Amino acid sequence: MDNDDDFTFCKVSSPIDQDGLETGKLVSDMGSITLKQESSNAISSSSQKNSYSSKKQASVGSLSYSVTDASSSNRTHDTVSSKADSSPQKLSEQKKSVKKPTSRAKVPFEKGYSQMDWLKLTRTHPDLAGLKGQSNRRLISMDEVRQHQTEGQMWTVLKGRVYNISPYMKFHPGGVDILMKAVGKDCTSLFNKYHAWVNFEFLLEKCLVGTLDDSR
Ligand code: HEM
Repeated sequence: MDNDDDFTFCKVSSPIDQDGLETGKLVSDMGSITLKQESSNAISSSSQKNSYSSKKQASVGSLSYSVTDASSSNRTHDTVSSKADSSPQKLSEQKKSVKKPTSRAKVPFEKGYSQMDWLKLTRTHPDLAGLKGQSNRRLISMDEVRQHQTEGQMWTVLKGRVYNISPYMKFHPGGVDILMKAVGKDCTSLFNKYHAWVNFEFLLEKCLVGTLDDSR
């Protein structure tokens, strides 16, 4: 231990310090003191206590140290923790009060029925709408929409447009059963209720049969 660099190391790791405390005990004490330091050992002004100071002074026996709270910078952004007590009991109460998001009702797709598969089909199928040469620019009455509820011809109205959603059924991420509710009806409000953000114009482009004639 004649090396200068080792001197500090020797002092710190000495088994007994000036107060007669064992270093091993000191180390374990420091853990508990870190938790208690706000009420007992921390030297902080009352204003610091209220404003989550990031650095605090404390001492154990003859050792003095500063406690740096790395999470304090985030606390100002976190409205829950900035107001709340950080005791374990309060923390568990906070966890209980955080609402779980409602589970999503997405249905796992069958092999060959992913959104990518749908896009491929729309690019390759010659007549997804089942128009058989008819124009998709004609006006269609609600009565006519109601009449198309059979396999291969399942019509629905979405934002003023009439689509044959029969080929899309098995590709619908929400499942076939729920999409059946749209058949023969105007499904605009249901569609908006579940996913107003979905780009149906793009997805159902090739399923367009016509425009709803709402004058009749
Ligand atoms: C007719 C045109 C429709 C199209 C093109 C369509 C398309 C889609 C798409 C792309 C998704 C996935 C959304 C996402 O991942 O964020 C989806 C999910 C879903 N759709 Fe539809 N949908 C249609 C109609 C409907 C209707 C009428 C209903 C209800 C009656 C419905 C109920 C659902 C549900 C429950 C989901 C799962 C919700 C979720 O992801 O949390 N969809 N649909």
